[in-house]
Amino acid sequence: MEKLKLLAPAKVNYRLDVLGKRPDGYHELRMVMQRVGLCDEISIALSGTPGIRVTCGKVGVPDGPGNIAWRAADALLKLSGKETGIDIAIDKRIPVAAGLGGGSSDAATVLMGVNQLLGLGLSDERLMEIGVKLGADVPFFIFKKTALAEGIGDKLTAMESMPGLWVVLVNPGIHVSTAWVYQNLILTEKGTDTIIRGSYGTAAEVAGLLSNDLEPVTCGKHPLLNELKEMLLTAGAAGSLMSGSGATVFGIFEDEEAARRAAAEIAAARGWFAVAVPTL
Ligand SMILES: C[C@](O)(CO)[C@H](O)COP(=O)(O)OP(=O)(O)OC[C@H]1O[C@@H](n2ccc(N)nc2=O)[C@H](O)[C@@H]1O
Ligand SMILES: Nc1ncnc2c1ncn2[C@@H]1O[C@H](COP(=O)(O)OP(=O)(O)OP(=O)(O)O)[C@@H](O)[C@H]1O
Repeated sequence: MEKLKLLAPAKVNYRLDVLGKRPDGYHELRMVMQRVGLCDEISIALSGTPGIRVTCGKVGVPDGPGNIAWRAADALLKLSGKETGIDIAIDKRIPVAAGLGGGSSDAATVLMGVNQLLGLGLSDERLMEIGVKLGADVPFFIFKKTALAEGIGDKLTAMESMPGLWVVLVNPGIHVSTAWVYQNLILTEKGTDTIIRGSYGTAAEVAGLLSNDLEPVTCGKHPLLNELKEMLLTAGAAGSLMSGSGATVFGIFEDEEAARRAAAEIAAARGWFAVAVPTL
């Protein structure tokens, strides 16, 4: 039986503006989302034994139907009407509940992989419609380009031009519930007149874009994250920010060596998860 091995990358949010709350509880957003080269490895194989099996073996990530990758495979299998079985193994490299979109990326990768393996021929637009029902971040990972994301995060426009940068991701092992962060956000009447351009040329220009309305909520509960942002700046980052709902904090660098040095220093000093990865 045919088998695929795929990489599911993480993301960071260069910008996350919350514009308002919708009647269904979701928030209207304006974000700039960037994929980075820290990836889960996913194997997907068709099997003669009906049913979907997902194994991950990472603490905090459920096997079976509790896994968003299982739900992604289930959605496509039901739509296809086929009787085949699907075996999915996830080698989890992306920190969990960390604001890096790991679960959403796994789901997007499984949608694309199962579409291919079952020969369904569904367009990316159709996969994004299916994906948004699994999680607001899923369509972005099917889009596969640095994006301005609006609506609940699913209305995507490609950025015209973005610099290739090095991103240092630091996660102090704090798990954050995205739902909790949105529930505890205090919406303020703030101007939304900051113009987000289609093109940015340097790390310094991207640093001017960095802002995240969810930061005060997560950093209020975990003040250590402010210290982490400072450490990244001291280590030479052009800018630093919390990603998504946190708790991962990232710094942007133009220079690979400087990024690798910063990650090694922070990992050695505090024993935290710290890696330097390129933007994709
Ligand atoms: C924080 C981000 O990662 C930024 O990219 C996303 O906004 C969250 O994306 P996600 O984890 O894929 O989101 P979902 O799994 O759909 O929702 C998780 C929780 O976040 C809340 N949520 C999510 C997206 C959004 N635009 N408004 C929200 O209020 C939902 O009410 C839900 O309680
Ligand atoms: N494949 C998966 N990978 C990671 N977490 C998963 C997966 N499937 C289910 N989960 C559950 O989803 C929760 C959120 O995980 P995830 O790593 O996607 O959060 P996140 O990185 O904060 O996402 P986001 O940036 O979209 O808010 C975890 O607590 C975990 O139990």
